[in-house]
Amino acid sequence: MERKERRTGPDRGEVIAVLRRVVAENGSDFLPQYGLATLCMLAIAATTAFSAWIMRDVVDQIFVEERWDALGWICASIIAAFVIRGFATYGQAVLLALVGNNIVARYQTRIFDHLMRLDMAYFTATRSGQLAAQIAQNVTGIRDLLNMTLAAVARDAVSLVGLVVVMVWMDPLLSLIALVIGPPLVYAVNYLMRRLRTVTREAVEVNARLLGAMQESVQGIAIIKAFTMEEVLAQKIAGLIAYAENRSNKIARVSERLGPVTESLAGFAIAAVIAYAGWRAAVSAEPPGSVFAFITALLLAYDPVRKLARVQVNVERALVNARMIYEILDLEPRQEDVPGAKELVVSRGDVVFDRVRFAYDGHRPVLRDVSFEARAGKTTAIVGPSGAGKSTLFALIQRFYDLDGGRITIDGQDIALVTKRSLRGAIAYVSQHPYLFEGTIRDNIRYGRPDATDAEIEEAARLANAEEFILQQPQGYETLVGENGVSLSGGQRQRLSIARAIVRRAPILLLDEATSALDNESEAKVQEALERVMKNRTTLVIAHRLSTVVNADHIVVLEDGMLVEEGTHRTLVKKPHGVYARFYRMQSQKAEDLLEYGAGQSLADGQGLEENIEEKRG
Ligand SMILES: Nc1ncnc2c1ncn2[C@@H]1O[C@H](COP(=O)(O)OP(=O)(O)OP(=O)(O)O)[C@@H](O)[C@H]1O
Repeated sequence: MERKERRTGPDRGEVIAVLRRVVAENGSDFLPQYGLATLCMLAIAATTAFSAWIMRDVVDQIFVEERWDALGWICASIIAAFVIRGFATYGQAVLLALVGNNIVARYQTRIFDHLMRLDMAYFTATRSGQLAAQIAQNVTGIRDLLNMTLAAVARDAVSLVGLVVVMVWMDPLLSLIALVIGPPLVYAVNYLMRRLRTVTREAVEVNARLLGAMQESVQGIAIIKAFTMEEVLAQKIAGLIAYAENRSNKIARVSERLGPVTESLAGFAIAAVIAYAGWRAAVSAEPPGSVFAFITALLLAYDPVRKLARVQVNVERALVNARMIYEILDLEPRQEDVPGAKELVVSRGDVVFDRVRFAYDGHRPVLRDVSFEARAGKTTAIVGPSGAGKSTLFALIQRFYDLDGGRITIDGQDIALVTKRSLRGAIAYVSQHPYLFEGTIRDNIRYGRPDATDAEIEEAARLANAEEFILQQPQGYETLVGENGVSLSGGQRQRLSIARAIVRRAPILLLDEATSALDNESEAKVQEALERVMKNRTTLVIAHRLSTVVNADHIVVLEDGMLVEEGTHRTLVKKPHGVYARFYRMQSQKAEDLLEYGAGQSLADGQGLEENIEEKRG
C-alpha cells in the first residue's frame, strides 16, 4: 500500500470519521465508566437547572409573599443541590481521568507494537527523535478527544438544554431575545476552527522536529564538541524554537479570539434582556420571581455556552493529534509473512544467493544478479569497496527488505516464504557498532535469547572473552550499561555483542567486522572470541582485516553491486589480473612498508582493505 501523503488540514468528513473511529475503538470497552460519568454529568446539569428554577420561589415566596415556612425547604433543597453537584463533579472528573489515562496507555502499547512490526524502510526514512516526540504530543489528543466530547455533550449541552427549558418556561419572549446570539456565535466558532486545523498540525510537526533535533544533538554530543559545531547547531535549533513559539502564539491568538466574541455576545444578550424586563416591570404589576429565575438561568447558561464553544475548538486540535496517530497505526508493514508461511528448518545451514537483484528505491540497482553459496559450517568473507553492497547483502539475508529479483535460500527454503520470526531466529548478527540497551550486562546478553539461563549467559560471556571485565565492574553481571549506565570500551562492547550472538545458538552468523582499530590486546581477545563463535557455524563476514580474508573458506568480491570474483585466497591470488590478486599484492606491500616504518600490528594486519580496493579501481 502506498503511504499517505501528508496533507495540511483534514476536511469535515474526515474529522467525523476519525472521531467515529476513536469512539468505536475505545468507547465500548469503557461503557460502564462512561455510563457512570454520564450520570454524574446529568446530575450536574439537573442541579444547575434547579438552582435557576428555585430563584422564582426564592423571590416570590420569600421576598414577595413573605412565606417564612417555605424558607426551610428552599434552603435545604439549595444545600442538597450544591452538595450533589459537588460529588457529581468529583465523580465525573475522576472517572474521566482514569479512563483517559487507560486510553493513553492503550495507544502507547498499540503504537509501540505497531512500530515493532514496521519494516526497516520506514525506520531508515524516519528520524527517531522526531517520531518519539510526535507520538508523545499526539497520544494525549485521543484521550482529550473522547473526554471533551463526552463532557461537552453530557454536561454542557444537557445543562444548556435544561437552562433553556427553564428560561422558556419562565418567559418565552425574553428567551427569544436571549437566543438571538446563537447564530453569530456558531458562525464565529466555525470560522476559528477552520483556522486552527492547519496551524495545530504545523505546531505539532515543528515541536516534534525541535525535540527530535535536541535529542539527536545530545546523542551526537561527542561529534558536536569535536567539530565545535555548538554554535551552528544552536543557530539551527534557535530557528526551530522561534518557529515553534510563533506557531504556539498563533494557536493562542486564534483560539483565544473566542473569548472576546462570546463575552461581547453574552453582554449584549444579558443587557437586552435586562432592558426589556426592566421596562416591562415598570409598565406591568407581574410578580418579579419569573424574571429573576430567567436571569439566573441566563447567567448560568453563559458558562456551558462558553465551554461548548471552546470545546469545539479544543476538539478540533485533539482531532488533528488523533489523526496523526492513526497515520502511524495505518502504515502497513510491507513485509508480512506470506499466507501459510512455514517455519524455517535449518538442517545444515547452506545459504545460497541466486541471481539476487535489489534496489532500495526500486530504480537504482544496488545488487545486480548476485549469485554465490555460503556453505554450511564454513566462513565466507565478503570484500569490496565502500558502497559495493556488502551491508545490503546482510540486510537481505535477514529479510529487512524484499528482493526485486532472484531468491535467497537457506537449506533450499526460500527465505521469502518462511516466517520472519523463524528466519531471524536462525541468524545471529554481530554488528560493527554493537548496541547496548538500557539495562544490566546480563540483560544485554540475554537479548540474544530471552529464555537463556544465567549459566548459559555466563558461559557465553566466558567464550566471548568478556567475563574478566564483567567481573571487574561494580555489580558484575548486574551492572547497568546503556545510556545512563557504566561506559564500556569499544572492544568490551564488541565482546558483549559476541556473547549475545553465542547465547542465541543460531546456526548462521552474520559478522560485520569492526573497521575501527582496537589496541592489540583487545583486538586479540575479540578475534579469539570471534573464532570461537564462528566455529561450526555458517558465517558470512564483511571482512576488513586481511587475516580474516586469508583464513576464510571462501571469498566473494563485490564491486558496484556485482559479484566480480569468488574463490579461496589461494585460487584468487593466482589470477594475475584479478581484482583480488591486485588488491592483495597492494595490501601486502603496504603492510611491509608499514612494518618497515615500525607501524602498529593492526595496520600491518590489513586495516584499510577497502581503501586499497578503491586505489586499485582508481
Ligand atoms: N537504506 C538505504 N536506502 C537507500 N540506499 C541505501 C540504503 N542503504 C544503503 N544504500 C545504498 O546502497 C549502496 C550499497 O550500500 P551498502 O551499505 O550495502 O554498501 P557497503 O558495501 O556495505 O558499504 P560500506 O562498506 O561503506 O558499509 C550504496 O550506494 C548506498 O548509498
